[in-house]
Amino acid sequence: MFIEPNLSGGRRGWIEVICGSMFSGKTEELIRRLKRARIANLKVEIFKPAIDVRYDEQHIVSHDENAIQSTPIDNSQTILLMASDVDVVGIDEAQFFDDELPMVCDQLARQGIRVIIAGLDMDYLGKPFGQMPFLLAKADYITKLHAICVKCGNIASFSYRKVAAESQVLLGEKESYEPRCRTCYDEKD
Ligand SMILES: Nc1ncnc2c1ncn2[C@@H]1O[C@H](COP(=O)(O)OP(=O)(O)O)[C@@H](O)[C@H]1O
Ligand SMILES: Cc1cn([C@H]2C[C@H](O)[C@@H](COP(=O)(O)O)O2)c(=O)[nH]c1=O
Ligand SMILES: [Zn+2]
Repeated sequence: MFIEPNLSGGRRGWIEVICGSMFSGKTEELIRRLKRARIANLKVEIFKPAIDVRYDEQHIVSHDENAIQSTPIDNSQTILLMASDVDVVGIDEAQFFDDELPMVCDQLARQGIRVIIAGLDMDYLGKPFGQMPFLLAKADYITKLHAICVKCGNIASFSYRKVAAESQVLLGEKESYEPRCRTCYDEKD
C-alpha cells in the first residue's frame, strides 16, 4: 500500500505514477489517494482526457463504480492554467494525453504540486502506451498494479483485446478486453 511521503507539511512537489493492465485497480487507487488528500484539507483538481466518456463525462469511474468528479480536457497544457493554486493534481487515463504531458507534470511538481497519474503502461500489443514511458521515467514514485488473469487466475500484466480492431485507441470494457498473464496472453485465443 502506498503511504504518502508528506501529506500536508509544506509545499513540496513530486510525481507519482500508478500503472498496470486494464482492471488492475489503477482508477480505484487514484481515487483512494485523492480522497485522502481531500481529507487532509488539500486543494485537489482532477483531470481526464475528453475522449474517455465510457462511464460518465464529468467523473472518473472505476470498473467497480467508485467515482470522483473530474474535468475532461483536450490538451494537457490546460492543466497548467487550471491548477496553479492547487496542492494536488490527479490525472486518469494518462496514455491518451498529448506529448506535452510529461513537461506539464514536471512543471507542476516544480511549482510544489503533488501530481498523481494513472494510466496503462502497455497497449493491447504489449507496446508502451503514449507518454506513459516518459512519465514513468520522470516519476518520483511508481506503483505497478496487477489484475487477475481471466484464463488461469495468475497475476495479469497484459490487456488482451478480444475484438478484431487494429487501431491503438479503442475505448472499451469487458466486451473488448480481458486481463491476462504473459502465458495466456501469448496463447492468443
Ligand atoms: N480480472 C480482474 N482482475 C482484477 N480486478 C477485476 C477483474 N475483473 C474485474 N475487476 C474489478 O475491477 C476493479 C478495478 O477497477 P479499476 O480501478 O477501474 O481498474 P483499472 O483502472 O486499472 O482498469 C477491481 O476492484 C475488481 O472489482
Ligand atoms: C489495452 C488498450 C486499452 N484501450 C482503452 C480501453 C479503455 O477505454 C482504456 C483503459 O481503461 P482502464 O481504466 O485502464 O481500464 O483504454 C485502448 O484504447 N487501447 C489499448 O490497446
Ligand atoms: Zn493466465
